[in-house]
Amino acid sequence: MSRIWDISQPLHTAVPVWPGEPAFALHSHAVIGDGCPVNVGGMFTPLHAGTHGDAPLHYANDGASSADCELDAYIGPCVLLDVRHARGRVEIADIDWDAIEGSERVLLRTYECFPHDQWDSDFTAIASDVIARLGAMGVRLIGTDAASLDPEQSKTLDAHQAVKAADMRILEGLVLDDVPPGRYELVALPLRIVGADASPVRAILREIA
Ligand SMILES: Nc1ccccc1C(=O)C[C@H](N)C(=O)O
Ligand SMILES: [Zn+2]
Ligand SMILES: [Zn+2]
Repeated sequence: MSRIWDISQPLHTAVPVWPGEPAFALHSHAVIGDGCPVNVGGMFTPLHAGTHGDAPLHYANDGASSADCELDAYIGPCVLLDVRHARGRVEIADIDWDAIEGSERVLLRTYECFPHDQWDSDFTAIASDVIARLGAMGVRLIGTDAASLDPEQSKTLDAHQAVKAADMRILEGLVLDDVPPGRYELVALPLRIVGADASPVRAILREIA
């Protein structure tokens, strides 16, 4: 059996969310007891909390929603790169371009230690020319352990726009602390939520035999 790394954040009430967004919540609608044979819960989640995939609808009004996204970008071979040396933003010079050659999915590790307990406003963004170059190389999915490809305060979302131009897909909020850089099989499927601009994913990396 090949090893599986779970690279998803646990979803719970304290999962960090974008400033101003409501907290994730799990509700209990029924509990096992007299006359009730089951526990039944429900949940609320901001769509960009935790480990999630942005749908094209997030950055374009005519973009596909999570229900309409084709799934092939979210499953298949990928390469994980360590870019912890990047400062502020991942730039062209921070990337080992030879390591990416031929890979359709690229995940970038920016954190020394993923901030599970508080929102980090100073996460490491990705320069839009990095996205454009990945797109030109045939990369179809970019993933990061940061909360977003663009800086928290960005109003232009340049990296998201470069993703749109190259018709790539995005994973954000991955937990990559325990995974050595290298090549893996990625599985991270968005839920089929009609009209959603993003969706939680259960993201895993599988060791390639
Ligand atoms: N400004 C926000 C306010 C609330 C919720 C999300 C955002 C985002 O910007 C999301 C980010 N672009 C993302 O793709 O994760
Ligand atoms: Zn997002
Ligand atoms: Zn995003």
